[in-house]
Amino acid sequence: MAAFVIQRALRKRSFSAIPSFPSSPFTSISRFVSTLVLGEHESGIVKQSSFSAVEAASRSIGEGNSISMLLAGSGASLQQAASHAASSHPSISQVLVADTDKLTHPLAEPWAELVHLVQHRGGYSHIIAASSSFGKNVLPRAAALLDVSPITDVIEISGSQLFVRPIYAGNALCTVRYNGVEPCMLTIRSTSFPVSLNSADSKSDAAPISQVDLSTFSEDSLGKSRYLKHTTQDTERPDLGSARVVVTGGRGLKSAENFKLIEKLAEKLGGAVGATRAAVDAGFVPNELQVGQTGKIVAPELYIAFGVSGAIQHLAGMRDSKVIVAINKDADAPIFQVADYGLVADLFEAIPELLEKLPSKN
Ligand SMILES: Cc1cc2nc3c(=O)[nH]c(=O)nc-3n(C[C@H](O)[C@H](O)[C@H](O)COP(=O)(O)OP(=O)(O)OC[C@H]3O[C@@H](n4cnc5c(N)ncnc54)[C@H](O)[C@@H]3O)c2cc1C
Repeated sequence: MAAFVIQRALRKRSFSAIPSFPSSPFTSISRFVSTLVLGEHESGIVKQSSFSAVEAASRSIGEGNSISMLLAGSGASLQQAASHAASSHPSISQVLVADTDKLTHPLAEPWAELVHLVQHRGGYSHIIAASSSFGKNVLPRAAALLDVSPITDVIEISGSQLFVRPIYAGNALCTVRYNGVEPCMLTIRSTSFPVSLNSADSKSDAAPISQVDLSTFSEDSLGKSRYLKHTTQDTERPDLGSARVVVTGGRGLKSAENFKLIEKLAEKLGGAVGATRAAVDAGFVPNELQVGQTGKIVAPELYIAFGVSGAIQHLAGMRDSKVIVAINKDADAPIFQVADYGLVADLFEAIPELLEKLPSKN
């Protein structure tokens, strides 16, 4: 194997936080009083990213304030998800369940109507969703119905009105003050609000589960979208967004066939597979594996990038990984500037050698 070039680059970005704002006469929210978290679930399990939204709220609310999780769908899997939510995160004080065939599939239009309806009844001070495809689809529509401006991709919350979010593909951080009326609506990056398994698993008293009255939820709420089908990856690999190890391949892999090397290595490490947009555009892998500004945001414990140049748009999706390892045959590739460990090598030699030397998973 070629020689190691070890680089420990400073990955810290420059903060341009705004230390103090003049107080605004329009400010109407003084604290997190009651928060509604939009919950996503699959096969009766609430997604970890929704618990991250709860975590974001719980770090900011004061004693005596409440967090309700809203779940929608139909049938047994919804009821299972409701029980999961009620007995998991200690900060959830109530689970609201909207059980109807109209919401069996998480389409954005009826969901936005649902949020509108629930907000009118509950008068929440804040509404939070994870910055997932679902959250990014639903929250802005619901915000439009409620006539407020949402704040997206929040990575830090300082009180009830100050929010930090990345701009310019993550090269700068912007502190935003919300001066609008209630509710303040946010999407949060789940990688910035990790939920420890212990806190998500330990709850002695389950939160109460209440049904949402849907008598005024009309056929018109369905909007123009229609559910066609749901395809899931037929793989036992962990989810890219929450995996502890991510092995990513770029254009340097050269073909879909060669990309199988990345899959084999990910399998051996028990990790998820990621890809650059160039690899996705070249048809090596489907676009749900894309990491970056226009793909998934990941922050695993270990991120290994093969044949990835390190374009700014790619870094925007992975630079917060705890340890970054880059393998590239070009010693000047920008990825080495963010890498903790770099190897200047031909990936077609490095991966087979790694596969041979790494012990098997079992
Ligand atoms: C609006 C916008 C949004 C974008 N969003 C994203 C995004 O979300 N995610 C994303 O990834 N990109 C995104 N891009 C694209 C981005 O700008 C880059 O084009 C892309 O990330 C490059 O992918 P790459 O590193 O695989 O390819 P390249 O830049 O072509 O790099 C390939 C690398 O492989 C190395 N290599 C080649 N052969 C070998 C070998 N045998 N062994 C070792 N190394 C080898 C080369 O030295 C090179 O560094 C976006 C662009 C725009 C304009």
